Amino acid sequence: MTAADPLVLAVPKGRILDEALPIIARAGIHPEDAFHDPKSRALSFATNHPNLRIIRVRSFDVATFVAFGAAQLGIAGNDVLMEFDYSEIYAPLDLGIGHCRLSVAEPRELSEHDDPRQWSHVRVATKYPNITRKHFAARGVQAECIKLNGAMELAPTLGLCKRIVDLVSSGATLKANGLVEIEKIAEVTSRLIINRAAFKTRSREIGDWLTRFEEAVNVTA
Ligand SMILES: Nc1ncnc2c1ncn2[C@@H]1O[C@H](COP(=O)(O)OP(=O)(O)OP(=O)(O)O)[C@@H](O)[C@H]1O
Ligand SMILES: O=P(O)(O)OC[C@H]1O[C@H](OP(=O)(O)OP(=O)(O)O)[C@H](O)[C@@H]1O
Repeated sequence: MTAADPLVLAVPKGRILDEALPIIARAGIHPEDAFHDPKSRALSFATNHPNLRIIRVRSFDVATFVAFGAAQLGIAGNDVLMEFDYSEIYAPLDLGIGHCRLSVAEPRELSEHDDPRQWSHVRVATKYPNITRKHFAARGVQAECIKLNGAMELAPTLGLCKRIVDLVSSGATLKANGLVEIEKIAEVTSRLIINRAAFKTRSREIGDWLTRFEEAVNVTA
């Protein structure tokens, strides 16, 4: 990448995008019309700034694009950042969106007589195997993780395993599947992320974007 190349901002396709768009707009970034067209198959979009493009990728991939310097800026939940723990990502700004928590859950009936302090081994279905293993290892519990990419809440009902680690917001998904939260692992919000090497080589431009995002977030604070 040279200083003449446009910077790339990676945003997640999913639910965060709706909350992120007003912040992006307040930061003065307006993507071309195709970005808002659900029928468009384009993945990379021009903005009103010739030196900034915007790409729309899956939430976990935002972190990967930024860590490898393919995008210099991004928006990602700290669930994703904790799971990868990329040293190349700097996450200076909490955007105050995507509020939820990462929790351990199990069937309500099991929770009535279960004592997590007695566990030495636990089998867990999750999209977050690294966070899960680290969380349990900190208190000497070995976690065996079954990786799923969604619908974790089905795992206990269908006998895949009794516990899950997943995101909880309203708690409605757990409730609808007969599960209860038994431990909170982390609070989650989304952050503005920056590739560290790019921040060194293009500090003025990226610093300007960081300031614009800080101002955009402070408007709502
Ligand atoms: N229920 C929720 N409430 C608030 N924020 C959430 C919730 N679920 C997920 N998030 C946040 O949104 C991010 C993206 O979640 P989402 O569920 O949209 O991903 P997804 O669509 O399952 O991902 P993908 O399809 O890219 O694998 C998460 O990493 C998390 O930070
Ligand atoms: O506590 P709640 O408000 O019910 O929110 C929690 C649900 O939201 C997320 O799933 P999402 O809807 O994004 O689906 P997916 O992860 O299965 O793709 C998360 O994985 C939970 O299933």
